[in-house]
Amino acid sequence: MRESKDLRGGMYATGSTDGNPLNRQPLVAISADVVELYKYLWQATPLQYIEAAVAGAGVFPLIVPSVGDRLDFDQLFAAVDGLIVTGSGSNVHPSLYGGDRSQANGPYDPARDSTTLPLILKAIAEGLPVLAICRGLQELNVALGGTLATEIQERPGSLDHREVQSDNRDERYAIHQVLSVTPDGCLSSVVGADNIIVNSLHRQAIDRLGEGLEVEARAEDGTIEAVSFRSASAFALGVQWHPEYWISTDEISARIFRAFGDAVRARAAHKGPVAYVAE
Ligand SMILES: N[C@@H](CCC(=O)NCCCC(=O)O)C(=O)O
Repeated sequence: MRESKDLRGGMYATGSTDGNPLNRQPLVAISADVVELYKYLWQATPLQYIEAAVAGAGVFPLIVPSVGDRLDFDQLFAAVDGLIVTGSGSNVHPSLYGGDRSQANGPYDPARDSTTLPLILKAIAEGLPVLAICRGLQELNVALGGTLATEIQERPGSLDHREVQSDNRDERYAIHQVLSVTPDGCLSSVVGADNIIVNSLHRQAIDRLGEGLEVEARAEDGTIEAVSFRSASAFALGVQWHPEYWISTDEISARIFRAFGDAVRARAAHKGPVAYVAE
């Protein structure tokens, strides 16, 4: 394992190659948002997910632009061995699950929805390891026919799952929420604990569970905080919190990304060695 320094200053033991060309960092597709920066639109993925993929999972993230069915997904899936669907400040469009389309439930990113939902379904169908985070878990659920509840903090008896209002990102991503982990499930086998403590930055959550999904963790108010597609032929885990943020200091976060990376490497190895052309 090589030591490497990320762009945020953390030191990591990378899961990357041992120099053997047949053990290169497997390629993993990662979602992108359409966002405005410097007064024009970008396809962008937050740095924290890229860093966690490289240093925590030991994979090579390839940002997939949110351009919907103009992408040849077969071409992509011939090249990658996993999929990461990231969090985002935008919400899945309610029209995709029969929800309230008001602007109050925004902001929206329809270009991302039109890309991630088919991408998730194809990844599961093809047995690609999937790690879906926050909005990604919500997209996983909607892609499988589930629904979302909005402004969950307003529900009677609900905790407030939103982040604290602060300019300090470490404070926004503070680890404080206790979850109970479903015994003998995918998450339980990864984290090796009945209870975990995580961060929380969301105002929506799973309402009706999508087809084939199983609950892997719940918050103290019953909110679904993790799901898996257990019949998937590979690792297919969605988490409502953000393990990518504290990957260099939080063991639970590190275990999730390491398990995902191991599943990706297992698929890559099963596909056979990468064609290596000597210089
Ligand atoms: N918008 C959805 C999903 C929440 C989510 O992915 N949050 C990421 C926040 C990123 C940041 O602000 O740093 C919801 O609110 O449920």
